[in-house]
Parts: sequence; C-alpha cells; structure tokens
Amino acid sequence: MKRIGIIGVGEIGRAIVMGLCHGGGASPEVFLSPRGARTAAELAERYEGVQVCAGNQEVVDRSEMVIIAVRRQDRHEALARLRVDDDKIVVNVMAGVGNDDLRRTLATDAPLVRAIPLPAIRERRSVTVVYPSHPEVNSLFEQMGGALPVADEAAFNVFSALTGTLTTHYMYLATLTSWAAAQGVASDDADRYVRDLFQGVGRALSDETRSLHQLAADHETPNGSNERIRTTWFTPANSEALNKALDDLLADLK
Ligand SMILES: NC(=O)C1=CN([C@@H]2O[C@H](COP(=O)(O)OP(=O)(O)OC[C@H]3O[C@@H](n4cnc5c(N)ncnc54)[C@H](OP(=O)(O)O)[C@@H]3O)[C@@H](O)[C@H]2O)C=CC1
Repeated sequence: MKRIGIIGVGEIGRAIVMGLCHGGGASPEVFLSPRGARTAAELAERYEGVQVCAGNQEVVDRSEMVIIAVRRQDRHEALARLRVDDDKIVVNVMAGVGNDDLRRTLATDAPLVRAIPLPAIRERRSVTVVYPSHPEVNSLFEQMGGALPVADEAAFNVFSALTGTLTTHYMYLATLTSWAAAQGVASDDADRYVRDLFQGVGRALSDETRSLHQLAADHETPNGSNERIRTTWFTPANSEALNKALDDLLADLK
C-alpha cells in the first residue's frame, strides 16, 4: 500500500504516522487531514512523504487506504459529506463505532475494516486487532508489530474492552509511587523503583512459555508479601468488580 490517508490527526493518528515512517526503508506517502493542525504540520515537517491536505475529501481522493481516527462524536461532521469510491479501503479505528454505522455515514461499498491500534504502534511494537481480516490491512499492521484478525465483531469488542484497562494500570503504578512517597521516601526514588519493578514484569511477560497464572505463582513465596497483598487487596470482590466494569464497557461497545 503506497498511499495512506489519515482523517483525525490526534494521539493515535500521530502514533500511526510515526509507525508508518519508523525505521527507514520505503515508507508510504501519507496524506493527513488538516484538523489537529499543529500535530499534522509537525509530522509533515518531520517526515518526508507526509503531507497535509486542504480537506478531508482530498485525503480520500489521494489515498488507496483511508484510516478514520476521529473521536466517535465527531464522525458525522468529519465524514458525512465525503465521497468514498468503492476501490478504496477504509480502516475504522474509532472505538465503539461498528462497520454498519460507519457504512451508513459514508454511504460507500468500499471494504470497511475495524482496527485497534495501540500507542506503541509508533515504535512498531504492538499487535493490532482487525476485523474483518483483509490482506492489505493485515499486511500494513504486520509491518508495524503484528496483526490479529478476529472471527467476528463480538470478539473484536472483547479486545476493544481490554484496551480500556491501560490507564488504570498506569494509575495503579502511580498510586504505589504516591503511597511510598507518603511514607517519607523521596518521590523520585519511589518513581524510579516502581518503573524498574514493572519493567521487569514487562520482560517476564515476553516469556510466552509460561501462562499468566504460572508467572504469578513463580513470583510468589508461600505466605510471603506478594501472596499477602494479592489475597488481602485483589480479593474475589475486587476481581468481581473488575469483571463487572468490563461487562458494562462491553455492553456499551456493542
Ligand atoms: N488514543 C488511543 O490510544 C486510541 C484511540 N482510538 C480511537 O481513535 C480515535 C481518536 O482518538 P485520539 O487520537 O485519542 O483522539 P484525539 O482527540 O487525540 O484526536 C482526534 C483528532 O480528530 C480531529 N478531528 C476532529 N474533528 C475532525 C474533523 N471534522 N475532520 C478531521 N479531523 C477532526 C481532532 O482535531 P482537533 O484537535 O482540531 O479537534 C483531533 O486531532 C477515537 O475514536 C478513539 O476511540 C483507537 C485506538 C487507540
């Protein structure tokens, strides 16, 4: 795919452009929508082959594949009057916007593919869930860390709900750091130590020969501190509350 358009150049739009242009080699030509002007201008300045278009229709007209990355509530304003010929491929990264909904807005017979790019796509280090499987879309995301085509939109929504847990994870780490600082430890030291602890977790996760339950068991001494925090804080009630929050999110994504 040589010409890729992006409508909605915010956080994830920027990460996709960086992923496309990462690591040298032959990058595609990239056409950006003008909104999010500062980010678009910065990317065009930084990468050869990235251009800002005068409007969203120009992005579509100049691209073979168009990635839609506006916020859900902005989609009608951004897309309703666009003409999208059937020979284009449209990649829909908007959380909670199904392909039927997008097809009504765009009034096109072009293939529509949902995708869940993650911020680490900027370094080509994240797996992107896609539905339906499409050879060119799969191949694009394969180059940027991996593609995971799923069987149906129900499975797609489950993966989408999982991505909603990311910032909670960061806040969990921030809470640990704040707790240590409140005990009188220098906050820089606490911050550095917590980051180091969990970078170790990240490395352990790349060992796919061990299940997640096995990794937890391997890090736990019987009657030790980890077992104590797991059983006194991550109680069945806490685990149930997490499951309930995910169930509710999934219901809204459907
Ligand atoms: N952030 C993430 O990690 C992920 C986000 N997503 C999805 O991607 C979408 C964007 O999220 P995110 O990047 O975080 O949001 P941002 O708010 O950072 O970016 C949205 C961008 O869309 C632009 N925009 C708004 N209206 C229009 C329009 N009419 N035409 C063109 N561009 C427009 C905004 O411009 P302006 O600033 O001028 O309003 C902004 O630059 C969402 O639907 C989200 O669900 C999916 C996967 C991961």
